[in-house]
Amino acid sequence: MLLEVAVGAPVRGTFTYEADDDARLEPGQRLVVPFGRRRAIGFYLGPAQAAPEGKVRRIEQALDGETLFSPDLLSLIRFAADYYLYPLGEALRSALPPDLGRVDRQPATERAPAIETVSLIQPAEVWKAALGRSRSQAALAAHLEARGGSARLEELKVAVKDAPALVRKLAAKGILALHAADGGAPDSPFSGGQAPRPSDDQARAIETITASLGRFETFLLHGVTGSGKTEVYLRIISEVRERGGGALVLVPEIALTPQLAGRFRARFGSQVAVLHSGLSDRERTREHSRLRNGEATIAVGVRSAVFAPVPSLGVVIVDEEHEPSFKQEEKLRYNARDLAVYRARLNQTPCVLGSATPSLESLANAREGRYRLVELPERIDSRPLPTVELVDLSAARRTRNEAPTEPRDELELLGPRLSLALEETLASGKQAILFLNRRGHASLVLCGACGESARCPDCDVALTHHLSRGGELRCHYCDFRTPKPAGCPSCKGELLVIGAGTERVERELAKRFPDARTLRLDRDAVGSTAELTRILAAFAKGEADVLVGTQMVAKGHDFPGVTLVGVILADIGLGMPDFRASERTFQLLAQVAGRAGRGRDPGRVLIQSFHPSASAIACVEGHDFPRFAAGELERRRELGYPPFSRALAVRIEGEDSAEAERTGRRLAEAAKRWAFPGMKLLGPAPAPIARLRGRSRFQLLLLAQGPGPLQALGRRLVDVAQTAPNGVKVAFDMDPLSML
Ligand SMILES: Nc1ncnc2c1ncn2[C@@H]1O[C@H](COP(=O)(O)OP(=O)(O)OP(=O)(O)O)[C@@H](O)[C@H]1O
Ligand SMILES: [Zn+2]
Repeated sequence: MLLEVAVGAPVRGTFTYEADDDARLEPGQRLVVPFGRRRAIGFYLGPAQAAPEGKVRRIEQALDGETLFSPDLLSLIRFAADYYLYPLGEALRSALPPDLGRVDRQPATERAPAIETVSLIQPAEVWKAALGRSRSQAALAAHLEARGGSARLEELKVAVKDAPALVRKLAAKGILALHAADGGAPDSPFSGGQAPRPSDDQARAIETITASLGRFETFLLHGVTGSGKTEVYLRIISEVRERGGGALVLVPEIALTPQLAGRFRARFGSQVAVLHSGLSDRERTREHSRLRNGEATIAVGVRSAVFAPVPSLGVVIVDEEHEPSFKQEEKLRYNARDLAVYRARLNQTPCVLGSATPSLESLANAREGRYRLVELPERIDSRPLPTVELVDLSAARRTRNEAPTEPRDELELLGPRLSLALEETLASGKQAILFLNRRGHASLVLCGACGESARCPDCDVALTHHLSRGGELRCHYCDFRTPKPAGCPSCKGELLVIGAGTERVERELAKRFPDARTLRLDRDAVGSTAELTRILAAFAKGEADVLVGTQMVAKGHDFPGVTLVGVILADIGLGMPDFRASERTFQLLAQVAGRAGRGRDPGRVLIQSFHPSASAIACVEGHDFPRFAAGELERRRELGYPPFSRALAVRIEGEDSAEAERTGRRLAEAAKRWAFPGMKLLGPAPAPIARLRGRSRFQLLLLAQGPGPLQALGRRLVDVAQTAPNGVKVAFDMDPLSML
C-alpha cells in the first residue's frame, strides 16, 4: 500500500511511503518514517496517487492507533499551510503539543486520568436524534437513562460491551460528561459560578448571536471597556453546551490571567481546558487529550489554541480581537484571529470577535457586510466611562526653548497635574495605574561630550539602561547585556541617561510618595506565569496602591478599585516606521484608559504627551473610536494599505549582508516578472531594524486587491527562495502585522 505522507520537516511537498496492505490508517494519523538519514514524524494524508520513481521506503511505525486530528482540524491546518505558504508537515507538527511532534522523545502515552463516573447531559430527544444509527452508543445512553442518568464506569463495563470506547465517543459528541476520580465531586456543566442578570444590551447581543448557532456567521462585538463582553461569551457558551456543543475561546497571552480563566472555570468547572504558554509540555499534552476524548469541551487559550481539538465545536470566540499577539511571528506565521473565523466557517458555527477597539480590518469587514456588528455602547450599570485629560508636555518645553523629545527630568515624568491626581487618589484610599510602554530605566545612554550612544553589537538598536546588577545595558531584541561603563568608551566623556522606562517611574514614585505601596508589572518584573498571577492578585486584593507597568497593565484587567490611570508618555510607538503605529497607539491608550472607574467610583485618566493633537491621542480624550477609525481608514485608503489591500511580506535575512541583499533583489526581479496587474511591489529595502542578532534584514512588500494573486505569486517565490545561498533565510509573511 502506498501512502501520501506530510513529513514534519522544513521541506516542501509531500512524500510517498509504503505500508502493509492491511494497515488501517486514518487521515492525519501520526507515523514514524525514515527521512534522509534520520527518522521523522510524518502524517498520513491518504493513499498515494501514483508510485514515484525510485525506491519507496517503508514507514517505521504508525502511532496512536487513530488520528489526533478531527476532519475539521485537518482541513484548517491544510488551509493554513497553503495560505501562509508553509510546509504542511511542519504546520501539522506545530499544531500539536510539542511532545507529540517529536520523534525522539515520545511521551509514554500519558493515560488520561481514570474516569470514575459518567453522566448523561442531554435529554432523550436530543441523544436519540443524534445517535440514530449508532446502535451501540444509543444502547449505552439508554442504559444510563434507565439508571437515572449516571453510573460508575466500572458498572457500565459489565453491562455494555466496549463501554470505555463508547463513553469517549459519546462525550466527544457532547452527550455525556465524564468525571475523573481525582476531580472531586462531579461538577455538572451547568452548575456553579453565580451568573449576573444580563443587562438589556447584553441580552440583545446574546440573543442575536445565539440565534445563529448552527450556522456560520461572524459577529464583531464592539463593546466599550467594562461593558461586560465576558458575560456575553459565557452565556453563549452555556447555550452551546446545552445543545451538546463545545467552544473555542481565544484570548491574548496577558489577558489569560487567573482572573479570566477563573471566570470560565467558575461557570463551567472541569469542562474548561486552559491553554497558555506557562504550561509544561506534559500539561499541554494532558489538556490536549482531555479535549480530544471529550472530558473537556471548552478550550480557553492563547493563539495556538486555535488548533485545539475541541469536540463538536459549536462556537468560536476571539476576545480582544485587535491584539497583535494573535499573530505568530515565526515558523507558521499565522493570525489566530483570522484562522478562528475560517475554523468557524468549516464547522458552520458562529464566530464572535470582541473588542473595545476593533482592528481596522474587522471594522472594514463589518462595514462591507461580511461581519455583523453588535454593540455594547455602555458600561455595566450605566457607569460612566472615565474622563480623559491630555497634558501637553511640549508647552513647558517651548517656554524653555528646548526640543520636544522625552521627559528628561524627573519633574516631567510625574508632571504637576499627574502628581496632584496621584496624591488625591492615594489620600482617598483608591488605586492608580501608571502606564509607560517601555521597560528598564532609560531608553538611551549617550555621551555628553561626543554624542555617541550605546548600541547593541548584534542589532541595529540602542541599548536600554536597567538598574539591575548595579546598572547594566541591555538589548531588548536579543537580550545582550553588559555592565554600564563609567564613562564613554570612546572619549571618556560623561554618560547621560535619557528617556524614561518603568523602573524610573517606580523609583521616582518611591521618592515622591514614600508611603505608597507600589507594584511593577513588565517583562523584567515577571519571570513566570506564577509571578504574574501573584502580582495581579495582590493588586486586585488591594495590597498595593499603585501598579506601574508596560502594556501588560493595559489589557483586560478588571480592578474595581482603580480610579486613576496615568499615561507617563503616550508618544512611545507613535513614531515607529510602521503604517499601523497610529492604530496601535490609539488601541493601547483606549485600553489602558478603560481600566479606570470600573467599580462604583468614577475614573479619571491623565495622558501626558508631546503630541496631544495627534489623532491617536486626541481621539482617546472623547472615547471617540468612530472619529479615530474614520480618519485612519481615510489615510489607509489614500496610501493603498490594508484594509484596502492585502499584503505579503517577504523577509530575507543573513549574516552576510551583501548575499542577503542579492537574494532580495533576485526575489524582487522574479516578483516583477510574474506580478499580476494592479499589484504593487515595494523593496527590497533594508528592514527598519536593519540588523538583528547579527543578521542583516531586508524586506519586500507586495500589495494586491485580494489574497489570491499574492498566494499565486508567493508560491512561485517560494520556489525561487529554495535556491537562496546557504545562510540566507527567506520567510513569507501573509497579512503581515509588524513592519519592523
Ligand atoms: N450583567 C451584569 N451585571 C452586573 N455586573 C456585570 C454584568 N456583566 C458583567 N458584569 C461585571 O462588569 C465588569 C466588566 O465586565 P468585563 O470584564 O466582561 O468587561 P469587558 O467588556 O470585557 O471590558 P474590557 O474590554 O475592558 O476588558 C466585570 O466585573 C463583570 O463581572
Ligand atoms: Zn541585540
